[in-house]
Amino acid sequence: MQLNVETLSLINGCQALVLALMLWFGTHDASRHAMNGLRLRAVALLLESGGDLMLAFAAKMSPMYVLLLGNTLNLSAQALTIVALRMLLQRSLRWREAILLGIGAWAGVTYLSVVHPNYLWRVLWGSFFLVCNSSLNIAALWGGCRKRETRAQCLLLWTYVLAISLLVWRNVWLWTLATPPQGITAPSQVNSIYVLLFGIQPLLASIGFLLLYNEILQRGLYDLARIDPLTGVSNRLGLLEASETLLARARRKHESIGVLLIDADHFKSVNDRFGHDDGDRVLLELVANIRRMLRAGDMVGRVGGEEFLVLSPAVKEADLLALAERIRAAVERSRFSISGERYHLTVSIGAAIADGHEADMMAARRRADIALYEAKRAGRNCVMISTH
Ligand SMILES: Nc1nc2c(ncn2[C@@H]2O[C@H](COP(=O)(O)OP(=O)(O)OP(=O)(O)O)[C@@H](O)[C@H]2O)c(=O)[nH]1
Repeated sequence: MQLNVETLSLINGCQALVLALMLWFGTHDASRHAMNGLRLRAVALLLESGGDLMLAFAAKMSPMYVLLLGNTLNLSAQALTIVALRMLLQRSLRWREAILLGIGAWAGVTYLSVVHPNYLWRVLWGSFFLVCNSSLNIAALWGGCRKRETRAQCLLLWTYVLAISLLVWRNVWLWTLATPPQGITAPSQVNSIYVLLFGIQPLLASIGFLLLYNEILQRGLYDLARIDPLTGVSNRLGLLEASETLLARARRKHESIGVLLIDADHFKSVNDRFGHDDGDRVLLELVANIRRMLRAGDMVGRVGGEEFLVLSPAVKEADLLALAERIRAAVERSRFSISGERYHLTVSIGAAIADGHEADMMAARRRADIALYEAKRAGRNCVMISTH
């Protein structure tokens, strides 16, 4: 069956137009960077659609006009896609590289059409720059693709690998033909197959972009459910899930987990004296102090108003006490700056050890709670460990 390049281009152009409208109108303001990335991709599809439609009606226009304007539209679409993808992935945008690639491709293609016309070299030149575009996208996706939690990045990466394969295949075919076609609209099998397959790429890439957008929104919801909005540390649910993971590992490795319950002393007086907003700022500084003292692998979460829980895997009692003492002393040393005044905050800490045999962290948490109560009764600003 002989496929006609003009008809295929008309289908591709309409498809890109519909995809552009879907991406633009189907997104809402849930995550600004993700939405901007998707909308920029929609603009790229619109330009791509313009390039395809020009090719579809090439017979009715001046060939030079089709070549120069069509390439401008397609190369601008490629450049915008590079930036749109990086916007979604929250990477540096690389506008400069994207624009330089577009200009390089356009200048070469124009030279090889106007000054020194040579179709095969023109295709080779354009393909080289398209391979560079796709490689930039692959580089942006590479790291994420190796993480298990994002399949969308893998799917997109494979779309660009296929695009590169198609470009290589087209050039090899053209260069090995005895009488290669002298333009993309010239009737030939290589042109038809190339236009057909290249037209599928925007569809696959747009599905990848949408999946990525979906993953970003899901990740946002996941974090929202597990992260305390004021302090940025885990909330109760985040702590519960982390403690289950830590306990399973402790069981496998026959290790124990240290639990610290840290409570700010007389925090009510901070609020009463300076107001709730300044009280919030003190809580942020307190968390920063705790975090600075933790080892890699330790985690901190907020269990209540001014109460924080630290989980420290693979520690013995002496190490846990040393960690608690470091945190207590660091907070005592800090001068919390509130409304221009220096405030002296202290914390009381209850410590307990959970071994891998415990069904969950609740018992250790209760022991740490009792130790914390004893620390408060002993006059505050001290560490107590549960002996049970
Ligand atoms: N600014 C601010 N205050 C909070 C927040 N959550 C709880 N609090 C305050 O923390 C204070 C806790 O008071 P108490 O439970 O009486 O404890 P305390 O004053 O720290 O006294 P001790 O724990 O006995 O040393 C209350 O005033 C709460 O309003 C918060 O998110 N921001």
